[in-house]
Amino acid sequence: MTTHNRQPTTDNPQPTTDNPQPTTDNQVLIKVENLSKKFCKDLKTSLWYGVKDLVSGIAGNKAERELRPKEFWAVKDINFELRRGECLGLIGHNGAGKSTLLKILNGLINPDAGKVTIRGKVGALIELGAGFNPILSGRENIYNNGAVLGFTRKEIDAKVDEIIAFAELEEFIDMPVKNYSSGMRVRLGFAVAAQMEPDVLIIDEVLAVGDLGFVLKCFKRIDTILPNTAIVFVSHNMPMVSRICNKIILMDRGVAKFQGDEVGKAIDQYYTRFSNNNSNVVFDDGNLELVKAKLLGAKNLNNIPHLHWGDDFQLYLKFKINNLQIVPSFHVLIFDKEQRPVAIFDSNKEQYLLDKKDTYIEFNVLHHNFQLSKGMYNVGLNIYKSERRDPIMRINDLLKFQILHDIDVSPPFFLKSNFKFISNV
Ligand SMILES: Nc1ncnc2c1ncn2[C@@H]1O[C@H](COP(=O)(O)OP(=O)(O)OP(=O)(O)O)[C@@H](O)[C@H]1O
Repeated sequence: MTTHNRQPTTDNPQPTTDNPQPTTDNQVLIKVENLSKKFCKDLKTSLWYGVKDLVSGIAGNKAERELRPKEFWAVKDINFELRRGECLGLIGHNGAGKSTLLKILNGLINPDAGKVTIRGKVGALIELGAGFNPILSGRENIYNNGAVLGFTRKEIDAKVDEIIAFAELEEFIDMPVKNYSSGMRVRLGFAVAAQMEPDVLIIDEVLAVGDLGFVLKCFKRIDTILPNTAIVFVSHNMPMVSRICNKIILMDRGVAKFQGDEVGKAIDQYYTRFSNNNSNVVFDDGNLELVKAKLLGAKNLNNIPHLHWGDDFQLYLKFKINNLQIVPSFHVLIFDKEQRPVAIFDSNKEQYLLDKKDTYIEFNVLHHNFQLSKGMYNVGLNIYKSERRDPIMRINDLLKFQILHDIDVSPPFFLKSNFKFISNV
């Protein structure tokens, strides 16, 4: 955990001062201009470039903006500004450059080009255990980190009990941090970073290590401090991102592929990257054969059926019967982009006898005025001999479909409802 008021520039990417300045309310607290950082894929070559740069007096290859063999941009031309009350979500696939960008913001690594200006006190929770001295106790580490954040001993004294209580580490606070579990370290790290009320808070994926109770507590705390803080939040947890972020950057191989305040749109693009079109038969006892599955009334775009919000959902299913005497029990499930089930359609409980001559059965699953919010969904199918017993077939990703709507929202349902003004008493 570090704090600094740094202004690394293209010419001299170094922190300029360690004294946090008082900030005004509407001031930009984080300003990032054309920030770039490159790495080398091969350690030997990287060391060789380092020696060459040192000899020529050009630390970090500043004169050469081009990549040398085996180098790549981990972060390329990133620009943004953040004020108090704004929370920027940094999302993207593994290796997209999110943590590298955070580490530059926190002064852990220097950029190769560009400028970062941060005003005020910076609290950061970046790498698990980073900033802690493992041989010191939790309490001693609170004082160390508080001092690094720019607080006086008196100010830390006033906060220390709150921090320990928030981290729920009363029993273990005098134990060396090296004996803490990973969850305990995150608790302590977040408690120090957030309870000291920093102007800027930088949080990496580490929160994922905490148990659900603590994560919920952290988000409650973030809600409390957000009006007075600028937050940068890296996560792969899109529901969390959509809950707390009001600005977003979708990173892809170091560059900002999407940037702005349309958080839902960025999340949609993020999910699109991971969608595949392969249906997956998990179980099949051979009694039935799926012949056709089709969304009726849907328009096909890029091989994906599209429905508009509020359309009827009509799924047509046709099976060939190999060996069944009664119509089985069908369960159609709809999953959202996070693979959370959002709806289930169960077939009727009545059991119809099958005429031996029947070689095919067809079904229509119909739901009027389907109000799923915009985005991609997939359909799964479970078939049992009777009410959820004796499985016959289970298919994941039977088909995908996309709901179209003008408004991006993250909850799965966007319901049409009447807000009626009652009175102003
Ligand atoms: N010290 C380093 N030396 C060389 N390459 C590095 C170094 N640190 C990071 N990289 C590379 O930079 C790229 C971006 O890594 P980074 O950790 O920023 O990704 P990320 O978006 O945070 O990924 P994840 O979601 O997996 O945490 C990756 O290709 C990674 O291998």
